[in-house]
Amino acid sequence: MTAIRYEHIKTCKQTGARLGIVHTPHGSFETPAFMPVGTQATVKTMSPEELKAMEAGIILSNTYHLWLRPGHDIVKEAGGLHKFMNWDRPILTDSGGFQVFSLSKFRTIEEEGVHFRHHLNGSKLFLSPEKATEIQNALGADIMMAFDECPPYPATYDYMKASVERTSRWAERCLNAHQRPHDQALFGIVQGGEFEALRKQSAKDLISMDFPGYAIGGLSVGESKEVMNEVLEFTTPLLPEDKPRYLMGVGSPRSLIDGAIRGVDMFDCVLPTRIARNGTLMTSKGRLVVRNAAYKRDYGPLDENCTCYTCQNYSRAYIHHLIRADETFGLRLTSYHNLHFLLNMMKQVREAIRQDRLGDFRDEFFEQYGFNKP
Ligand SMILES: CNc1nc2c(CC[C@H]3O[C@@H](OC)[C@H](O)[C@@H]3OC)c3nc(N)[nH]c(=O)c3cc2[nH]1
Ligand SMILES: [Zn+2]
Repeated sequence: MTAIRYEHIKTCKQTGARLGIVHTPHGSFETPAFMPVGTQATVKTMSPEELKAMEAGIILSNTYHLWLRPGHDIVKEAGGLHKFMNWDRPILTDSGGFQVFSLSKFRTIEEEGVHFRHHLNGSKLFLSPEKATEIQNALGADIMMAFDECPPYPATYDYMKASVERTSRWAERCLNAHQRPHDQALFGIVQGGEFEALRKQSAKDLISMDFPGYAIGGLSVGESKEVMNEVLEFTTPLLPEDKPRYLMGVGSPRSLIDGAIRGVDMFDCVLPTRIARNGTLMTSKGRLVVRNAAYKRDYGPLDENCTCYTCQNYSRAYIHHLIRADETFGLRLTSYHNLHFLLNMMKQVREAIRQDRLGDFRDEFFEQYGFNKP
């Protein structure tokens, strides 16, 4: 019995996007879903109560970072990640593969695993499918990811083919090493870059191992929006309809909507909290940089169409002041708004699917957000 189950509710007649529910041991969440990222066991500056108030259904944490600090053994001794961070809803952890390739230098990839340097103190480290699985079993997230190589972009066909074949062998090793302490669900990660034949090979290999869910990896690594959409168009149909599909590291409002239209169920991205920390806000009229002098005497809300705690209680002038004064409360207010904005946008996406009009919603949203401006 796998720990998670995907319940398909309906498919949008206008676009092919799907409305669903993912059931996990720590509760269920509706899809398409945006998953706030809490890399170091916290969604930066937000409390679990605030995340619940904005209806976050599932959050992420990161294996690579928690392994290095505080150590997965400490999280396990503390009762696991849910207890440690006081979050009793679903959690997903990545396998750490991406951080090895994006954060550390001097790495060498071998069949056994990856040798690399600690990105802070330069000490020698080694991650393998078995090690990444052991760490995630200790953390205890409801959904864990197979250890994969997220290849550099762009990559040659030959490099990508060898990488896909190794990632498939690594996926098998993760399955064999998975102790299922709380019957955690292990997702396979489809690779293959922009090569359709390799995406097909990767999907075929992983589907033969019968994972309870599948991620689409190797995207949001510098490719254009057009390439991402093209890869999604020939990759999501390869995946089983009765399993969740997770597009890793995505993303912006546009990418979430375009991904949902192409059959993706789950998304994660650090963008909303990362840009919030330098005072950039996502609003219904496009981006707003609240630290700009223009807002010094602007006493209205960040976004007059927003119902969030920040927009109900504080003005642009006040938040402008806090950000300029480097006050931590300013980061909390901007993070709260951006997370609420994306979570609320996904609620509107799910409603548009219910009404078979996600294509119309896309056009309206892009117009209002200013995406159609030349
Ligand atoms: C940003 N673009 C992007 N991120 C990506 C991540 C990290 C997400 C993870 O990294 C942290 O955010 C950077 C989050 O903690 C997230 O956790 C799941 C990926 N992870 C794996 N294992 N394989 C991939 O192919 C992959 C591709 C990505 N593209
Ligand atoms: Zn708001």
